[in-house]
Amino acid sequence: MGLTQNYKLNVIQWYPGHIAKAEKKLKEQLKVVDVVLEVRDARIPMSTHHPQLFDWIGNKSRVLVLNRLDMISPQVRHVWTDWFKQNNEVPYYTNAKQGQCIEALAKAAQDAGIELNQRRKSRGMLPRPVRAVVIGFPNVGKSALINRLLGKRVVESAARPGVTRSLRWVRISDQLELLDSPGIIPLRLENQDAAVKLAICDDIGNASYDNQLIASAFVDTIIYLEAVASNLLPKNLLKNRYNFGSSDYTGEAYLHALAEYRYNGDIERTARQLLTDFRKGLLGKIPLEIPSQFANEHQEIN
Ligand SMILES: Nc1nc2c(ncn2[C@@H]2O[C@H](COP(=O)(O)OP(=O)(O)OP(=O)(O)O)[C@@H](O)[C@H]2O)c(=O)[nH]1
Repeated sequence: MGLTQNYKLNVIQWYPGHIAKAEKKLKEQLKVVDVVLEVRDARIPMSTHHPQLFDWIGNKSRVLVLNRLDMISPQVRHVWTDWFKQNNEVPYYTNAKQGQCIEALAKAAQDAGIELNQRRKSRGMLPRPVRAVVIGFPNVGKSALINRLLGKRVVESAARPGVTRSLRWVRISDQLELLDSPGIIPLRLENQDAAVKLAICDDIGNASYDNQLIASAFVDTIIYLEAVASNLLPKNLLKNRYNFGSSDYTGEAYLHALAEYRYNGDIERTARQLLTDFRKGLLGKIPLEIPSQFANEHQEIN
């Protein structure tokens, strides 16, 4: 389990119509797919796992990708790698924006399909390219990753969730074909802690939440992580950016106080600024989830 904090927030729900259609088509396409590349956001690897994914993919090969490598520190990468190892998983970290660690992923996808062609050969059939599908929540970087795998921009990638609206096959090489799919998300976001993190990370549409609540929750998360896992966070990250520290504040109180201090009392503007600065990485490399056993205190708040 990742280290989490319970938010006392009202319900965040987001399920645009195109996602329902895409989910249906995706399930159909899965029948002809050999390998699933599950892409998650490295800042929130637990919250960007779709709870039904394992049911859908059955015993097909799966390659786990934690994208946005540039947004977590090497130390956080290390603790997640150890955690996944304990759970018999090997995560592939990528930075789809800059194109880092892409070859290793392409090889892993291809290797996962080697067995497929061995089976075909034993039945006297000709080898064919491995068919892989890229699955993940909206905005985690699926299209950017495919573009990197291809070495050129063919599928639209944009800084807002919900851009890819249909499924399309792309030939990466003679050995590998990829299916890009729109982000999928559970019909109901039962886990509201996860929903808040998705909102903070811009992984769900912004019409579904209140910026001020989400910015307050973001500051609460930082305060909380600073208390239990300060070794995994940049030091004084709020003070460094805004010249205004968060000691003795709750997230909401900090938002209001920062608005007074820097933004003429404009709380909405302050909330947007905090969220934008985090999303652009201007506050430093901040994980919003870490495995509980790596925190200073071995406690899970739930
Ligand atoms: N910093 C950083 N940004 C990334 C990375 N990968 C993708 N992005 C950016 O994240 C945004 C979303 O990327 P997309 O590739 O469109 O995401 P997607 O998962 O296809 O999104 P949907 O089409 O909504 O499902 C774009 O602005 C990308 O440039 C990464 O590794 N690091």
